[in-house]
Amino acid sequence: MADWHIGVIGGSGLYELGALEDAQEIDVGSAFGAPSGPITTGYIGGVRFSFIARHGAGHRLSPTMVNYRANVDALKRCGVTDLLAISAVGSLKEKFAPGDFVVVQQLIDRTISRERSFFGDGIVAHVPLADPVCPRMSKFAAKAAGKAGAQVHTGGTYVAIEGPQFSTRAESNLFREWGADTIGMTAMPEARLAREAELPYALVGMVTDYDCWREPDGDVDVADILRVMAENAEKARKLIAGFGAALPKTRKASSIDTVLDTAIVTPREAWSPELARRLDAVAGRLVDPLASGEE
Ligand SMILES: CSC[C@H]1O[C@H](OP(=O)(O)O)[C@H](O)[C@@H]1O
Ligand SMILES: Nc1ncnc2[nH]cnc12
Repeated sequence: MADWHIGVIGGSGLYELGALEDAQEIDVGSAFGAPSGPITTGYIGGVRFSFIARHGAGHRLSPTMVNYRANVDALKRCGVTDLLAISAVGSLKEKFAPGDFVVVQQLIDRTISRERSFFGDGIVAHVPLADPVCPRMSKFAAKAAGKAGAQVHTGGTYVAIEGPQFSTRAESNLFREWGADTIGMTAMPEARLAREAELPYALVGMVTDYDCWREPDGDVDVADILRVMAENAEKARKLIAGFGAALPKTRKASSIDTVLDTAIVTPREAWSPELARRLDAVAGRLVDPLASGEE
């Protein structure tokens, strides 16, 4: 049993948390390049939260340019135990209306141009990803979203596109045929990397638009998205504040906390020392003994 420390990744429209007690801006760096910006850490109702704005202050990084590895690595370096990601999403189903919140359950990855693993160059790992989000975190998120006054849908499949352009109508219809419910540009590879970093991950999608499949709505319009996001930002902050209150006092272990135990296929004696050093946070549980010479 341990204390919770919730890492929050804020998406479009959510560039700061506000309401953090003893807030401090920290720069912990990363072994995987530069994170999107500094991390703000502090407390809400006794629970520690650390926040990063996914696209950086002033929304300067496109979905392709976000260094997802550095963001997850930096949050892990801060000591977060779990991740709560907030994203603007387009809706692919009539029932998910702009303004609604969707606690995402499944992901389809259509991104093509992103670093998607911490491993690979001297240490190979294959983590399971059948269920990419943590059911426990998702349950708390759904509860907190409801308390924040949002219309909440639990479950739903998010298709991650590379962007930065929105989809063509043919793509939008194809994703609907696949059974996808929401569309965005950032949850992958974020969820993959969270799993590799042994961080249970939940994703709350804030529906901003109906993408382009719905007649006679026409094209997606960023101005509309930003307007809905602005309307929803306060609810998102309430959700996060309420999230701490929804947590049980102590944190029971999750199977995701130790997922690397059975995922690394490279025998320890063959590990690249250089990559092992870079994994000091992501796989700190496993590489620390290596660094100190204990075995
Ligand atoms: C500004 S609309 C498109 C933008 O919003 C979403 O970002 P995030 O998931 O960080 O909220 C979407 O994925 C695009 O990056
Ligand atoms: N329709 C959409 N497509 C991709 N990403 C989005 N983010 C918000 N709305 C979106």
